[in-house]
Amino acid sequence: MSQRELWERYKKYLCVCPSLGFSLDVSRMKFTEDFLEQMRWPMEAALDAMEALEQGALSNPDEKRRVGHYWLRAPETAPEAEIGRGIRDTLADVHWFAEELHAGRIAPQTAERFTHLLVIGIGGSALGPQLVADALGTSADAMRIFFFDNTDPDGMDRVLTQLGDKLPETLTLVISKSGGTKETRNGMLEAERAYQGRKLDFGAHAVAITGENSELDRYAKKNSWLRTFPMWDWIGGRTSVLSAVGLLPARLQGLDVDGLLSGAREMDRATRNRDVMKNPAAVMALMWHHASNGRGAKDMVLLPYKDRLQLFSKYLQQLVMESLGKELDKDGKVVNQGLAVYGNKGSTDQHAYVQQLREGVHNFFATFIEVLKDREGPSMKVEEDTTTGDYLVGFLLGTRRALYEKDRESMTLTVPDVSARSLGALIALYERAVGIYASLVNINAYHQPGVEAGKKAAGVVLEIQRKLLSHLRGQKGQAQTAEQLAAAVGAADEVETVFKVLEHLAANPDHGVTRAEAATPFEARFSVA
Ligand SMILES: O=P(O)(O)OC[C@H]1O[C@](O)(CO)[C@@H](O)[C@@H]1O
Repeated sequence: MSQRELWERYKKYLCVCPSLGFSLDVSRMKFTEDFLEQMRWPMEAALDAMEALEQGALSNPDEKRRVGHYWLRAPETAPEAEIGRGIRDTLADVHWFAEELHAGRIAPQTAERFTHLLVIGIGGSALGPQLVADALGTSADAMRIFFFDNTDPDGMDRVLTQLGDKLPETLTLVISKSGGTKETRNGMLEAERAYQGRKLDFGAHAVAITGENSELDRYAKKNSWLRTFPMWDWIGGRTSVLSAVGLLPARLQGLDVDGLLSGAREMDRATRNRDVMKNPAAVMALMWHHASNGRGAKDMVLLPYKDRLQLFSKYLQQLVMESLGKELDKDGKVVNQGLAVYGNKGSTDQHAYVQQLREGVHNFFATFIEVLKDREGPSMKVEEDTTTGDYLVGFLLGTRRALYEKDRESMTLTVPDVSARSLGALIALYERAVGIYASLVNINAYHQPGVEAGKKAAGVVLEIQRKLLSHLRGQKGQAQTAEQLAAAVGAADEVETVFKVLEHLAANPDHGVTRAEAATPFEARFSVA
């Protein structure tokens, strides 16, 4: 298509939300009118399903749960008054708690004010807060924010070192919907020990966000933590950023949580539009379907041309892949659905993997995110009549054109700035696009049965480790090979696991396991002195 024809296609299909200064351009996606016609009734059904979801249907049938993240920014739409009240009260509590804390009326044990924030969580209980903090944070924030989002001991040491002397002024926020996630529990215990190491009462510096009566909830109450905020059953982790999970850390940081909510609310309004080509979430879901043949045949590459949106692709990776990556459809048929998401930021990626995008394996479609506002205030000229921001736009448009020339499809989202309102709108847009797409391909977007398998298997590994240690301690000084040890603990078939566990044990000082080298790694002998 010539540049002139593309301009006409751009004008024909541009989907705009004037109140948000937002637009979605799908002119470089090569769908046809026939495709739109073919998708008309499936889309009608998907929008019906979304309406039912918002009205409180059990849209997560496997877990028999309602799906309520849209109510968070419009509590009046919640199906029961009590739910709406809970949302409003929690938001008021978030504001109150942050004000008290900022004013020093809620103060740490030995310092005047809380100045730092350590958030402990994983998956949906970390990614949203991380995205918001990175996208909107500035050096003038009310509190500096840090994260434990893994059970990596060195990762936690790194963060604790950065906190250094500020630990007595640090509020720790432990976030877990289930309240039983091991990575988060481990992070909490490590943080607790760090406070104790400074003779500080952890509870006086800790707040939980969790489901009622979860393990974490009980632990927080038993140890007199400062507060607990609710995480409701009808909110999924990956759509929890506009609940207390994302709002509390953001508000503590001093960010505009009302702006986040209003942007999401406005986008929700736009994405309820039954006029499909004017509904950006519906258009986006259609484009995913078109590009990936409704089967995840192509990956989604996200290219936000803004450093502040760098974590957006990481955030969307969970939102999209945990929602859409499913073995079975709603009728129990094996479909192995999904959409792989990756990306970082432009123009940096131009110097990394864009080479492959243009010339290599043709297995993706791109989403460019354009941000109109360059920075606060004016920019210097790096060349005649050209700023650094002009270059950024130039690279976006240039890369988009270069991909198009090679038949690579792309769509472009444009937002006015990276404000709380724009970020709230982007989050809401993708939440609904995921829900609509899931309906189009007949899967449940709101459960995650696949992640349990890995957790269970990890439990088996740790059980084998406990048996090995108990055996080695009972046979002090006797060095044995992995095969001998596997047989001794009744795990002969699990010898590879035994070998891997022994290698790790011997590499660390914690359990007193040593390794005597042999001719091959597999003949190495392990013992406890
Ligand atoms: O908030 P929780 O219950 O600790 O769960 C954390 C994450 O773990 C998952 O359940 C996957 O294991 C995600 O869906 C969730 O966001």
